Amino acid sequence: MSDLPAIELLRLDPEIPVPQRAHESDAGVDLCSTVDVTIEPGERVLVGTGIAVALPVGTVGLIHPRSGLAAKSGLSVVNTPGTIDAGYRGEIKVCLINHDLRTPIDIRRGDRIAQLLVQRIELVSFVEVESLDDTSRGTGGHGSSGGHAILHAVSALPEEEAQ
Ligand SMILES: O=c1ccn([C@H]2C[C@H](O)[C@@H](COP(=O)(O)OP(=O)(O)OP(=O)(O)O)O2)c(=O)[nH]1
Ligand SMILES: [Mg+2]
Repeated sequence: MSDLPAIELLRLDPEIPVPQRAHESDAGVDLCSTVDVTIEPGERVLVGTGIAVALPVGTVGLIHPRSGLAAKSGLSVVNTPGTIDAGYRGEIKVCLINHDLRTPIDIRRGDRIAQLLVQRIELVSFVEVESLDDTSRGTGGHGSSGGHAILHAVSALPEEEAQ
C-alpha cells in the first residue's frame, strides 16, 4: 500500500500486540497501553505503549486520539498530534487526558488508547529575510475572516443578555 519500506518495530513489551490497522486502508495503527491506570476528570497521565520504531528520515509519526474513546468518554491526547521524530528510538508514550468533567476513565493494560500515523515530511531549511511578500491575507489571522459559531450564539441572545 506504501512505497516506503516496512518500518522496523521493536516490541519492548512482548505481551503487547504488534500495532495493527483495524481495516487495511485505515490511516493509523492502534497503540495499546502497557499499564492499568485510572484517569480522573481533568487529569493527564503519560502511558507507555511498549513499542519503539525506526521511522525513515523524511517521515514523522503522529499520535492521534481515537475518536470513539473521545466521543464516549472524553479521552484524548494532551499534545495531539504527538510528534515521533524519525531519529527517536525510545518507547512511544502517549500523554492521555480525561476531558470529562465528572467521570474517571479506567485504562486497562492492552487497551487501544491512541493511533500512530506515519507521514512524509519536508525537511526544509529557513532563510532570514528583511521583509515578506504581499498576500491577500497579509497579517490577518485568529478569526480575521469571521464566521465563528460563538459570535452567532452571542448575537442570537436578547440584547441585555448579550452584554
Ligand atoms: O506523544 C509523543 C510525543 C513525543 N514522543 C517522543 C518521540 C519524540 O521524538 C520525542 C520528542 O518529542 P517532542 O519533540 O514533541 O518533545 P520535546 O518536548 O520537544 O522534547 P525534545 O526536547 O526531546 O525534542 O518524544 C512520544 O513518545 N510521544
Ligand atoms: Mg522536540
